[in-house]
Amino acid sequence: MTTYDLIAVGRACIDLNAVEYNRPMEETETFSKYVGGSPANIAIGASKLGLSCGFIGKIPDDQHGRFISKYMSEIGIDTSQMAIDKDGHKAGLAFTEILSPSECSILMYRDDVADLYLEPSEVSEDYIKQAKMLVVSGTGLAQSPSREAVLKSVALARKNDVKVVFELDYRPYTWKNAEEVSVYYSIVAEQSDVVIGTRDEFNMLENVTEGNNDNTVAYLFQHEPELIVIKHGVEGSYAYTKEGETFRGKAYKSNVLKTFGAGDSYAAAFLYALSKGKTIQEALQYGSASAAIVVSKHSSSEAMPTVEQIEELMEEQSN
Ligand SMILES: Nc1ncnc2c1ncn2[C@@H]1O[C@H](COP(=O)(O)OP(=O)(O)O)[C@@H](O)[C@H]1O
Ligand SMILES: O=C(O)C[C@@H](O)[C@H](O)C(=O)COP(=O)(O)O
Repeated sequence: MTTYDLIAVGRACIDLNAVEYNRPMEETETFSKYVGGSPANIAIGASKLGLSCGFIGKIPDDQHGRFISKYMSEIGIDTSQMAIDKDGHKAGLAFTEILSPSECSILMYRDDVADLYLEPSEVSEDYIKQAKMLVVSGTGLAQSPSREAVLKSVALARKNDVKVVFELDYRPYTWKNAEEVSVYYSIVAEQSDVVIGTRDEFNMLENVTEGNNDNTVAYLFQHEPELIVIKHGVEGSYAYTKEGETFRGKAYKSNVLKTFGAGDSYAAAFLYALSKGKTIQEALQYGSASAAIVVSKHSSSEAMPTVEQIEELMEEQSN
């Protein structure tokens, strides 16, 4: 029996977004707090679109942990499998700097963060088998024991016919070196049904400096993946199927405030559209429209749009 359209595994953290725009972080005095972390953002986005979502992760036993858990459960996400860290590990923090609409950066505090202490024993087969799809974020592979917990969740999903979606979500902060990224990314990508990432993230997966989409899909289609999505920022995105089809998703025009949040909102709406039986072309449009909305707003999680907002934008810019 499936209870969840989507279960995400990985980090649920805190974003502290600069309230003062167009200013370097050195001079920023005020930050707004939101729930963050790519897989949490994806679950929040998908839940706002009406999918039933669960989350597997680990949060601290403190004010930040309780804020994350309360926010996610109020959005409608099942948080029963978010383990509470009992060893004093803290929430990951991401401070953002909005220098201009196209020049944004993120300063991450990720030493000894609770999410990377998720244990394999905290991943339940009974829970995973209730999902239609498991969304795995690459950052969860950066360190043990989270690495083994993620590998276990992928194995359990495959055993129980749950589709595995791998969001590459590469963040340099907690990785030792590029070789290690490529080793673990390849293991999971080769076993996933759907792989989503930016061109740069696929370069990390393949351990190349300048890869190209043809080589990427030729490699991954030798393995499990049926669908590969490669994002190229404002230039749009491509989806490739194992049957040899290629689809292009154009970015929508947006009154851009900041660049971050695009990838997570894109993934949430793309997966929503696929799970509602829309075509791959439509799913690309849902993802792109959702991202165009989020880049025009201040946060990544709180700004996730509704289906109506996405469809309204698609309609407005249909020509
Ligand atoms: N400035 C922008 N304006 C409108 N849409 C954007 C913009 N930047 C990104 N997007 C949309 O978000 C998608 C994902 O963005 P991208 O930057 O490739 O991913 P990530 O945020 O993961 O680095 C793009 O394919 C595009 O549709
Ligand atoms: O993923 C994180 O830990 C930080 C995010 O919460 C932050 O909002 C962000 O960087 C989202 O960016 P995206 O990957 O472009 O969606």
